[in-house]
Amino acid sequence: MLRINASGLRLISKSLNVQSVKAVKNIAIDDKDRLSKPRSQIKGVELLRNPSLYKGMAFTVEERQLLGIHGLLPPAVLSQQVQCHRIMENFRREKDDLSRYIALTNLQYRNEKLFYKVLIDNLELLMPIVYTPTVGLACQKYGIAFRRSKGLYITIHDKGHIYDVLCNWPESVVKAIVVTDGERILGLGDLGCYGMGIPIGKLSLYTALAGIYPTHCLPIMLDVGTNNQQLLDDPLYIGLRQKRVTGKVYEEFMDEFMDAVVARFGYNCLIQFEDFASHNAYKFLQKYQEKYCMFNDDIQGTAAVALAGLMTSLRVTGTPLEENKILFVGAGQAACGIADLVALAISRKANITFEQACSRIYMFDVDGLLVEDRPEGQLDGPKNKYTKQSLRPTKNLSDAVEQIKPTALIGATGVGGIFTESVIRKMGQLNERPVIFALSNPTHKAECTAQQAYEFTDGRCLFSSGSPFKPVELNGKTYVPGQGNNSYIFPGVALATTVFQSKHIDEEVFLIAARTLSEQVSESDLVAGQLYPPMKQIQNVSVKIAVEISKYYYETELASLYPAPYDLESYIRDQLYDTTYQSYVPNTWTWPEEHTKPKDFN
Ligand SMILES: NC(=O)C1=CN([C@@H]2O[C@H](COP(=O)(O)OP(=O)(O)OC[C@H]3O[C@@H](n4cnc5c(N)ncnc54)[C@H](OP(=O)(O)O)[C@@H]3O)[C@@H](O)[C@H]2O)C=CC1
Ligand SMILES: CC(=O)C(=O)O
Ligand SMILES: [Mg+2]
Repeated sequence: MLRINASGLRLISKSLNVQSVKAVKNIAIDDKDRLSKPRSQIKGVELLRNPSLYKGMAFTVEERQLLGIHGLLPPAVLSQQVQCHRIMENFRREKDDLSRYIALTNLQYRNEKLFYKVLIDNLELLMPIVYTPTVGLACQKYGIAFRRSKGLYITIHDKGHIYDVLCNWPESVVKAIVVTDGERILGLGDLGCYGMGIPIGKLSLYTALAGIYPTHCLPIMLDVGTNNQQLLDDPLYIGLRQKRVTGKVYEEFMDEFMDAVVARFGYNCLIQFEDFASHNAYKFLQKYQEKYCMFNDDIQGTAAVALAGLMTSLRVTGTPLEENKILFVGAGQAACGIADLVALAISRKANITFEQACSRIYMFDVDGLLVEDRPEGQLDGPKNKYTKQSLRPTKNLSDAVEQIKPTALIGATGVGGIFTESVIRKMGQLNERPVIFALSNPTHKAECTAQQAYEFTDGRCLFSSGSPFKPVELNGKTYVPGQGNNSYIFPGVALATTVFQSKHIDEEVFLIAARTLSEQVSESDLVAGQLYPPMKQIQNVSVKIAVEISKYYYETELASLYPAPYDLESYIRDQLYDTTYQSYVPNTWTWPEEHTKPKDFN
């Protein structure tokens, strides 16, 4: 018998122009039909199709017998190590990064433990594929890259039935969601439903960088349409073929989504907002921050990683934070998020008001320097507080640098190459050790390359970028650029929040994360010019960040896990996902006498 759930029927009704929602409810499937089987009961070919249980040729002979998969795999039994070797051999044979992304995604959908083992063991090589920059390319080409659905797609037509759609997700324990509506994917603009690559990529890092179980993570695309005409005309487009729904209907949809998550997964299910357009990002953060367990990664995660980079750079420049002059290029969610956290840090450190701290921060947007006599409407929103009276208006960045004489230049524009040679050279003339961050993603949107930053400052700048750049050789010296990306922050924040079940995530959490991250940079990292710990230490860094945040959660009674563990760090470490395969053979199991174990098999 054909069975359709409520949201499915509503969608069909919509497309047929039938508005019979009453009928929809009558044939909605029972809740019990939606529940997935306990993992221990999954056997046979179903097991081979379950990525969180699948081990490929690493299933032992005993397991193959017990689980009813004997004969469904080639006879050899391979170790996970050999499997990793095969994956990497194949990876190296792929002809371009998009093919590498597709190969890794296929592995993730097939064998989750192997995917994470390979990713963690080869982080420096593979992170640029599953994350920025390649994930950006994959989102642009998602119609081609798409292989199999992962996560949930909730559309504006599901309004009124979002809880039902969430109930279709087979895992009942979901601790973290990354959600986007695809309107501002990296610096690539509105990619609509193709933006699903971002929540999937971010959650892959939850597991790889912070050991959060993949089964506890849920990527969600909220498809309210797209205003990207190229996508609407793309025959491979996977989303709703309509313009974005905005205004009251969109906001009601978002409110319903937040409540439905709480109803389905509990009030401390973490919801990470990702790559919403600036106006919505701020609006939802203000509206939901105190009501739900949520944060906005582009505003708050980015703020913490950039503040950490600044704090680290001060160890080289010797200038106290409050004595720096910081010029932001771009005045959107990333820039304002950073500026607000930096101002908070300055006000705390120098014991001055937040407003006084804002006077050290300058902004330059698409219409030039933020000065008071700009036309009405150009200074609205969170950037408004960084407007200055005493400066001359200019649309020329070099001129702005000349006027302000900043010690630090931070780009978050999504405009590749906006830090021209003359801008960078000027920073080098004004400062012995200029701080230059080109935070925009993916790589071709970076405000300058690492090579340009080091070359035009004779190797003196303290540089970091949102997407990775290779080390730069200059006059016999090697400079290792840091990756100023929120991926240093959100995994640790999510780890503390999910393990200790925090009710909310406030600004203090991001100050703690920034300080802890900066403290993880060793003197030898600094000598090489690195403002962040090396990528290979990142799991450890996430745990350290989580420990410090969890102390705060207990001090402020935000944690819900009581009694508090005596040793927070070892408690966290005990919760981490392990990529080694588990045995499916019960300890008590022995080969039946009539089927003694074949001698040739281990
Ligand atoms: N490294 C990291 O961890 C992160 C990096 N980012 C990156 O930051 C970039 C910006 O993201 P986000 O803040 O969300 O985007 P927004 O759209 O919110 O902000 C972009 C800002 O850049 C300004 N801008 C656009 N063109 C120019 C120009 N030619 N000159 C000066 N300013 C300009 C815009 O001006 P106006 O306001 O006038 O339109 C706006 O203020 C993206 O590339 C994103 O990938 C984002 C989050 C994290
Ligand atoms: C890194 C990130 O979150 C962004 O570029 O949007
Ligand atoms: Mg983002």
